[in-house]
Amino acid sequence: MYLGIDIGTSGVKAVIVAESGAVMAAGTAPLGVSRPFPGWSEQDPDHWWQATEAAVLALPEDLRARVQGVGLAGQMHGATLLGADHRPLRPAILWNDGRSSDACRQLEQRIPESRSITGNLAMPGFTAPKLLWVTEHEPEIFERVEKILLPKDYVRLCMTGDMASDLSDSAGTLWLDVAVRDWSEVMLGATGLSRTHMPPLFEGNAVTGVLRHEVAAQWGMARVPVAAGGGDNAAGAVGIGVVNEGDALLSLGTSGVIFVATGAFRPNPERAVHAFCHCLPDMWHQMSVHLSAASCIEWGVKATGADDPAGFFDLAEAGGAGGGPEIFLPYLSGERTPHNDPHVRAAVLGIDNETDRGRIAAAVLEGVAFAHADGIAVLRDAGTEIQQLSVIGGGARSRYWGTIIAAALNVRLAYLEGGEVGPALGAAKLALMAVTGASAAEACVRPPISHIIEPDAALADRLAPRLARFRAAYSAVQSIQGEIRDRQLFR
Ligand SMILES: Nc1ncnc2c1ncn2[C@@H]1O[C@H](COP(=O)(O)OP(=O)(O)O)[C@@H](O)[C@H]1O
Ligand SMILES: O=C(CO)[C@@H](O)[C@H](O)COP(=O)(O)O
Repeated sequence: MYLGIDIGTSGVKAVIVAESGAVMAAGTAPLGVSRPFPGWSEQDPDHWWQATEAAVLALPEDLRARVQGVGLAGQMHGATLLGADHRPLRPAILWNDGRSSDACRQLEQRIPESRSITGNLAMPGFTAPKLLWVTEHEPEIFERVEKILLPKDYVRLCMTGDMASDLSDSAGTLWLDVAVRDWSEVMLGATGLSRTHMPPLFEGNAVTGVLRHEVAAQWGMARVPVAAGGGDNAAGAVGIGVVNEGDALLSLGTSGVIFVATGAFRPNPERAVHAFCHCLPDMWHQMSVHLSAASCIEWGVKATGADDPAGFFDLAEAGGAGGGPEIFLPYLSGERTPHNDPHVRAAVLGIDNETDRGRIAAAVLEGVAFAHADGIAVLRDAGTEIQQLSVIGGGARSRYWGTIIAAALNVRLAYLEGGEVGPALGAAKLALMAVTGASAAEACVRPPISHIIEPDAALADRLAPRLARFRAAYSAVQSIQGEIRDRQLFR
């Protein structure tokens, strides 16, 4: 048995997975996000650890006792700043935090070759620009920074006492030379840092340490090895067998992601396509990243008074996609692909006398689908073929949402067993590979397909003109929301 742990934004997921790849048990513990100023997004690293312990202890004791290895996955990009005592110096600044846009411009001015080294635009949410922000706004903190870790790697430190990271997650810092799969001294130097501030790097299927004695005793486990693991999207890809050139997935977590595995480093930064290492050796990936997917569901639950996400989906289905005049722009935290715009905010346009909760809910599902249609368009424009997406993340629980997304993107969606906890499943498979030496072909077998959604041509016809309005609405809204930049993003 192998334990996979995913430090998601909305909560920690822990799963126990058999050698066959079957999920035997799952435990979760929720996490909150703190937004002390508009545009900011932070979590207390110690809450990750407390939630990890709670999620693991929710798993059956007899299965925990049989665990032979642990793997980690987690939300990417979060800056966890540690002092000399290896304790956090401030709350972690998360992947959907928009405060560092000026720092992004400075970084690209300082290092004109930044895009070719990192394969990516400097975007707020990535780790390096956050450190430039800290240098300018919290110099007393910056002076005390000894190490910088990503979220899952802070949890690793608590679990094992070791500092280590994997290449898929580290690629999202903007400090990595992504083609070479090593830290870039140039990018580190541009933010006043050096290799000594970074943990050593491992491939995702390598062992980085073993469980600390006290942790093993508390969890009722032996002192088993811990694998490097991966950023949540790459680990999710391993979980559902997206490990060969051209395999693709759709992640519907707090963020939404279209992820395509590539056998070579294929950067395409101009329209905010992400190009990172995979968490398997000699593999990379491209992604379109949408900052608000299931977070729009959470907002929609609050805004409509639905009981919970399931109730919100029921409301949306009653409202009917493609029916009313409403258009929802899902930019609650700004957007990455294709706009790289941390300042735009969400909007509901086209409200009329007939607009009710159901029609708002339907527009929300449709708006998130349209954001992904923008993402798949830039991936396809750059020559990436995508006919099928395997779905992972909490949003994989709604088949109704899937019908809208399949039609808006003109793509087949495949739902696989264990997809809802894909990153944790992948983390467990990386642990299995690290412990047994199994190859990706042996360990990353695609789980059984539980459901397929083909694009519905009639719905696609109804959605096409609405997608055109959605795109026009972004341009209009973006042009009148400029003041947000000055008013909100900085203290
Ligand atoms: N029945 C459901 N149908 C669709 N989405 C759901 C359902 N239940 C929960 N969710 C959504 O799943 C999200 C959590 O997904 P998850 O992949 O765990 O996110 P993260 O990894 O960012 O924490 C919640 O924010 C919630 O909106
Ligand atoms: O920023 C990105 C990827 O670049 C996000 O995908 C984060 O990794 C958060 O993931 P979830 O919590 O939504 O799974």
